[in-house]
Amino acid sequence: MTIEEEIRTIQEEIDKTQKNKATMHHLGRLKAKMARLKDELIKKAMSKGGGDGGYSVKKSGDATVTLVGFPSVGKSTLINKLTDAKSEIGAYEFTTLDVIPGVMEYKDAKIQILDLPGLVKGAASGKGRGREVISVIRSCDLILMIIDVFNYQHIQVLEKELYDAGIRINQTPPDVTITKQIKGGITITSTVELSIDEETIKTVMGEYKMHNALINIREDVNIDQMIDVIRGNRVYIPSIMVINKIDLVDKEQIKMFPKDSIKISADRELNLETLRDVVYDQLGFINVYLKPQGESADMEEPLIMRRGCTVGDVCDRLHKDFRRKFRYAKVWGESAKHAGQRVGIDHSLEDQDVLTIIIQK
Ligand SMILES: Nc1nc2c(ncn2[C@@H]2O[C@H](COP(=O)(O)OP(=O)(O)OP(=O)(O)O)[C@@H](O)[C@H]2O)c(=O)[nH]1
Ligand SMILES: [K+]
Ligand SMILES: [Mg+2]
Repeated sequence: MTIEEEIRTIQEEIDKTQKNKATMHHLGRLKAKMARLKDELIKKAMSKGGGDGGYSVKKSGDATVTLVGFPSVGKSTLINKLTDAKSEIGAYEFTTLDVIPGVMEYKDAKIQILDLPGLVKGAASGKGRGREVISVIRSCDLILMIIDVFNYQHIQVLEKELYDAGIRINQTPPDVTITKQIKGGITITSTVELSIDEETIKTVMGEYKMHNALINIREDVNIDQMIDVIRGNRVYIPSIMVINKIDLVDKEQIKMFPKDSIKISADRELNLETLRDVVYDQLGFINVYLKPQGESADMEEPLIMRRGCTVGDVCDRLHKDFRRKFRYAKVWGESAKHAGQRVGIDHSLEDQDVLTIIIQK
């Protein structure tokens, strides 16, 4: 049996298994097997890709947004309207074959947008230049899923391809930690009541040959989330659904799309201001002011950072050696317990904080 056939067989078995307490254990094992096979498929696809490998995209700006969608949904038309890019537009599929970067300057932020080749079914296992495209998506801060107004059903295919490539959209990482041990078997502690049982968790761990570990669970997770934690190579990225080409349908039809999707026409420039706003808000920018030691803070030019960022993230932004040379920092503002509090590299910053970083000379 090929890997694809094995996956299909397991999928069939999962589909025909009723989901209840008695089958949970069995399902857990099937799903773990499945996740392992898919990983193998991805590995194979990547090795087949050979030497020249992925796209080289240089990150720039305060955040990076990717345009993800089927061929000809209007990704290139959109990037040309939102940024300074001049990406080729065509009425035929796969007009865009490379990653085309552009910068959208909005309010005080510089947002990098990447136009990508179209994604199709099978992308996660290497179809088209699927793997290369997906590796670019994996490292972005926000995904815009571009959907053609006449092909809403594509959303399911896109979501599945991203899922299979280990990308979790609009999910937070499960609040579970696994610490490998040398011996002692599997010990599970949980601060909440769990809907999956310990046996199932142990079976899934066994599929990955993990027989000794401490598992600390602080959230009621399902089997799929548990597998995600065990695999460890998942990325969690927010996503916004964008319905394009609304100039081709009437108002009543536009109402059929999900409330939280943004309905636009890239070509006719309808609703692009709303889209810019939503992208900006979703990226959650904050301002951090730097104050050199013994001087006053530069309140003119804040650093544009993202919500939840740490002192370490600011170090990385300033200089590649700053994290290594970091001694301590002082912080004033919302995140400080008192003015000028001395903090470490993992301290989380808030909007409008003032920061002094002390490094080794
Ligand atoms: N009516 C209408 N047509 C549009 C709109 N946006 C894009 N198009 C057309 O859709 C076709 C495809 O546009 P592209 O921007 O090349 O689409 P793409 O997603 O970049 O396509 P690939 O690079 O091939 O994946 C072109 O003929 C565009 O003129 C829109 O808002 N309304
Ligand atoms: K096209
Ligand atoms: Mg294109």
